[in-house]
Amino acid sequence: MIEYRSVSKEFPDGTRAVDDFSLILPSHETTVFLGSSGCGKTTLLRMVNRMVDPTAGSVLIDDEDVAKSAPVELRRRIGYVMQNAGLLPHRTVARNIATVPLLTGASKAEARERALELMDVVGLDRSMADRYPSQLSGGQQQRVGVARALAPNPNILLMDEPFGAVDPIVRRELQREVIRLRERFGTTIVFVTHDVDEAFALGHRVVILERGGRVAQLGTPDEIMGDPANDFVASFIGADRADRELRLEETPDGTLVVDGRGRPLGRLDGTGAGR
Ligand SMILES: Nc1ncnc2c1ncn2[C@@H]1O[C@H](COP(=O)(O)OP(=O)(O)OP(=O)(O)O)[C@@H](O)[C@H]1O
Repeated sequence: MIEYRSVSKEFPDGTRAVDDFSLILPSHETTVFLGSSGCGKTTLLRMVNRMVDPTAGSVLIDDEDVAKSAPVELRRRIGYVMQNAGLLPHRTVARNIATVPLLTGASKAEARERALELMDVVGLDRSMADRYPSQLSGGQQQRVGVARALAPNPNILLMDEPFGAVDPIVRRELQREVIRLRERFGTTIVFVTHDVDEAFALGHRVVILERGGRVAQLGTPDEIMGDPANDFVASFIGADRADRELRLEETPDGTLVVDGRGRPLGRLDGTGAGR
């Protein structure tokens, strides 16, 4: 269980990114922070592994204040996946995944074996183990990022817009992968996104945030969709919905993916996707 207790964050330049935020995130569930740019999602997420320390209040994991743990220790036991994967370019896929096991004393052989197992878990072919990140597609790099985050067997996985840079088809595959992972390992996931569909696809509970980390609504996707708390929530979850609804169209050249307004996004073989 992760608990935010009256947490605020004011940056040195006076920006108040989070203002008196309190919330309990149950174990083994996926909680999604959803909101538009600048509402404090990333700041809240980073407080869990002390990449950001609150200026007031506290964050607790299983009733223990994270301020009592050294940041390095927290970051080794809490998985963190960010946009663009953040891989080390001069290390192979296997070495990237094995980063934490190697730091915490695994032998090279053990770490490599663990990396290969995790490649299976995230759906990457083992033949890619000795490639460098630049030799992978964006979606494959994100899978490596997820595998690396899983390497220490974390109870908690923090995911900060992890699939923001991949095309809609790969994004859906990766979302399905996240659902499989949490079912398999029971991981507590905190997921940040500004994509409404992604939030509703992944979140057991979704927290819709306004500026300053103010909670506009908290609930299951069904609760929020069925009964938006106010006009802000209604317009946020309704905005451009048609843009995001994807469907498949058969054409003489193959299967085309189009959005709700009929605009082509790409082909199912992966060519030309993305906007
Ligand atoms: N190091 C910093 N110094 C000053 N202000 C910051 C710093 N980091 C974030 N902020 C500000 O705090 C607010 C919240 O930022 P945060 O990154 O948490 O938002 P976000 O909801 O994750 O946005 P995005 O979706 O754009 O990443 C913003 O106004 C941002 O400019």
